[in-house]
Amino acid sequence: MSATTRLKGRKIAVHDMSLRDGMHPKRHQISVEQMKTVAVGLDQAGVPLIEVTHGDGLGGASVNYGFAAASDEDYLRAVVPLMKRAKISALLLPGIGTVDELRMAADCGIACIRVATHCTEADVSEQHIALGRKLGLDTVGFLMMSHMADPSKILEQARLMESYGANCIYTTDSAGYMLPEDVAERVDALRQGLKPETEIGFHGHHNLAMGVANSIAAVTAGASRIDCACGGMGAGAGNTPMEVFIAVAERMGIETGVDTFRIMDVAEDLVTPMMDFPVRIDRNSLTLGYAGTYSSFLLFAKRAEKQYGVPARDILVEMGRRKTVGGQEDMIEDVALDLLKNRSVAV
Ligand SMILES: C[C@H](O)CC(=O)C(=O)O
Ligand SMILES: [Mn+2]
Repeated sequence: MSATTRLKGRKIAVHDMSLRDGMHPKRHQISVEQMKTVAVGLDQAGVPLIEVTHGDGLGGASVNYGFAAASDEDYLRAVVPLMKRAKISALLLPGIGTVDELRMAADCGIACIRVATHCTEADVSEQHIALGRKLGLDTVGFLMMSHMADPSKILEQARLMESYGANCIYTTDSAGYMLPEDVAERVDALRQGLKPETEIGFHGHHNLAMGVANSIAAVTAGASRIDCACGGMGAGAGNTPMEVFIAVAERMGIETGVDTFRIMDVAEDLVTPMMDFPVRIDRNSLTLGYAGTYSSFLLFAKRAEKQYGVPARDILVEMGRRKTVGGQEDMIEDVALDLLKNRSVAV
């Protein structure tokens, strides 16, 4: 049976990232009004889940990650009441977001909390996942940089999150490094090894232009939630472009409930005009995928290039070589200075 035949009639939920992962290329400066306009457009197009917070999740506003145009609470209180059908989620990275921020977000009316850790550090998520469940939220464990661990390790970590109470587990290609086979192996391991009622999700980055192909591979292997960003607005070369994924899903008979033309219009009329620069595959974002480097490092590396004259691409390659992970943004400056030093020694 061909993949298209096998997927016909399969129901999945897409989760929009343009107002959370899309905060990275916007330096977290999306205004409350822009959040409201885009979220209403997504809701009207039939997107069932929309994420709203600082790019680095609840509590991300800081010197390390950058301050946002408004607080997480202001964004959530503005957007949640406008939704007719869509549910709003928030991301939380333990160590950045606190349980108090999770309670605040629940009080604002989020329906879903996604607790994200590096793919080998699920044990730090216990408190937040347990609280998410206690608050009656759709509680998701989100294993970042999943390319850095093999499928059996991803399953081991996913089982921890499931044991804490997560009802859905994501394998997350934060670097946009994975190829369809890598995604399929991880999703398959989760599908075989987790409880049948636990949902599986996939979050991709489009740095190697694999966002759509990887997401289809994930659905084929059993994922029922797929992250996409309208207009592709996300870190690096962006996330799986929502409107493209929806069009492909429709062609394959995968049921998303999203209106294909309406979502194209949201991308073209609302999200793309908001971009400070085209979110696309260029030599720097391509390097993220090629070197396995965390997509959110892109703008930090570009800033270091401006400051020290060291090419962002060289910095990103070195960050990948050192196997750095999310949260190590402060190392970008050290790497730039090391490269500068090595360059002057060589001259
Ligand atoms: C905090 C990151 O932006 C989370 C994410 O979207 C990823 O790891 O990818
Ligand atoms: Mn991401």
